[in-house]
Amino acid sequence: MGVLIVVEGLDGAGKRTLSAGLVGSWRAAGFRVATLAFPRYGQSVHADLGAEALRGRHGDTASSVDGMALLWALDRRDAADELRKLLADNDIVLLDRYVASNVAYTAARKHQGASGPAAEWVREIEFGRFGLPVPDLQLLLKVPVELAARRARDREAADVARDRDAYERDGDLQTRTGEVYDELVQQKWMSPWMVAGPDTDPEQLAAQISNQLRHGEGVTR
Ligand SMILES: Nc1ncnc2c1ncn2[C@@H]1O[C@H](COP(=O)(O)OP(=O)(O)O)[C@@H](O)[C@H]1O
Ligand SMILES: Cc1cn([C@H]2C[C@H](O)[C@@H](COP(=O)(O)OP(=O)(O)O)O2)c(=O)[nH]c1=O
Repeated sequence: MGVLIVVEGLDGAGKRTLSAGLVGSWRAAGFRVATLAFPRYGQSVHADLGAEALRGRHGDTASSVDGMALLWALDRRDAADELRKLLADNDIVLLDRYVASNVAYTAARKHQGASGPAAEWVREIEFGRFGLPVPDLQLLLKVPVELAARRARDREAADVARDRDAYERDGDLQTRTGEVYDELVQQKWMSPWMVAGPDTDPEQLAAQISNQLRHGEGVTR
């Protein structure tokens, strides 16, 4: 049974870049690694509807905080069997965003914290009702909001497929989302957490995590 590791953070933090670095380092070290990124655009109708809503389509869908959270949650529900199979067949399964993203953005949109009713609702729907696997380790890629926003803007300029959506254009939402993430780390929400900074070397971090896993630290299962 593999370990489930999640990379979390603001839009533009560098999650995709760091995830690719971690996966490359672990594979070079001989681990069997699988990876998934949520939302699963192009594979999940729920994810695609959510992305389209954040770009002004589907009426007032985007204005419903809970409706949006359900779309992202349903994407993960549909991926649950695949996720369990990946865990059975690999040493490490790395996820770029997972349930904590839904907690952080949903609570932040409602001006609540990580212990508020929205956070509890997302936890109950996704881990309780949908039975999604619980992460063994969550990694917060913590970068200043201004740097994440600059990276998201630069990426938009370089890659037409990654234009900024309504959440990414809302700086106050990103600030509040970062605050909820900090609370999730403090609470050790659902698993142990690690915090990585903007200049993290993926190779060093990969070695640190695999050493910890080898020694049974940071693993709840
Ligand atoms: N450590 C880094 N140093 C400099 N630029 C980075 C770094 N990590 C990511 N970037 C750049 O920042 C932008 C956003 O990174 P990305 O990995 O797509 O973020 P996310 O997946 O968190 O939204 C991309 O253009 C990427 O090339
Ligand atoms: C996965 C997920 C993302 N989100 C938010 C984070 C982002 O602002 C937005 C879209 O996800 P994101 O990872 O930013 O996709 P993109 O590749 O388009 O940058 O949805 C949630 O609110 N809940 C979730 O469960």
